[in-house]
Amino acid sequence: MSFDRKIKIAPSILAADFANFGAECEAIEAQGADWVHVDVMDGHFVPNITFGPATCAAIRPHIKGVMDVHLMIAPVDPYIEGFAKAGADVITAHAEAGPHTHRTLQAIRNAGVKAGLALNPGTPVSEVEYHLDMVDLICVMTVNPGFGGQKFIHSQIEKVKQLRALIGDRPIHIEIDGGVDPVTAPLVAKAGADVLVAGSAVFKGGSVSNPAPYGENIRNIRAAAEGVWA
Ligand SMILES: O=C(CO)[C@H](O)[C@H](O)COP(=O)(O)O
Ligand SMILES: [Fe+2]
Repeated sequence: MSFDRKIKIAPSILAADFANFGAECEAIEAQGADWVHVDVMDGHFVPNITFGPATCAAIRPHIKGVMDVHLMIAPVDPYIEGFAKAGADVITAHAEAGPHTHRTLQAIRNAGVKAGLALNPGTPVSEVEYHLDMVDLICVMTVNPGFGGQKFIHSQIEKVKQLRALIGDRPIHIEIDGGVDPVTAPLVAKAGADVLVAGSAVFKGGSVSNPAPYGENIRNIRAAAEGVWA
């Protein structure tokens, strides 16, 4: 997985057909997705439950590119190896999931996986200041984690700007997660984000048997984000 700052669209399969993950992953990649974003929720750290490492391992053969695993679980450390073995390319843990964030990031990298750190909307940028040498990606949550289809929280744009300034030239991705669509994508791209997670806005109007809307939705989000630099 090489580093670049081009806009990457990462559809969240939280908005896919849960009975058909394999085919959904193949469909979104065929329609132009750069990464596949996989939301793991435990009903404890967040008020919703999705799935675990076995499901990630099952969908892995259906993803050619990057499998981006977003862990909304606490504790997180006991499960890192399982998600690494399931084939994750990126594992993102939450700064709010426990007191030993540095240890968690070490464990992710020791498992041979790129390390991500997610910040809830109420968590300040200073939380990542002493982790910059330990992270490959910082995920700014632009909704409260737990559910797809929520409204984008605009106060997070300023956080992205602060992060961009803090990161400087370091090879760290800034990922945005929650409420990304063609209207909000340019706002975060302009502020300095490069990975845009989008669930509802990618999957709306399409299905495995009618995947063309996925492609149109992905192209619209990408064009809106890239248009900022035109
Ligand atoms: O982590 C998440 C929620 O906790 C999801 O990745 C996110 O909500 C994507 O869904 P949408 O684009 O519909 O907001
Ligand atoms: Fe997510």
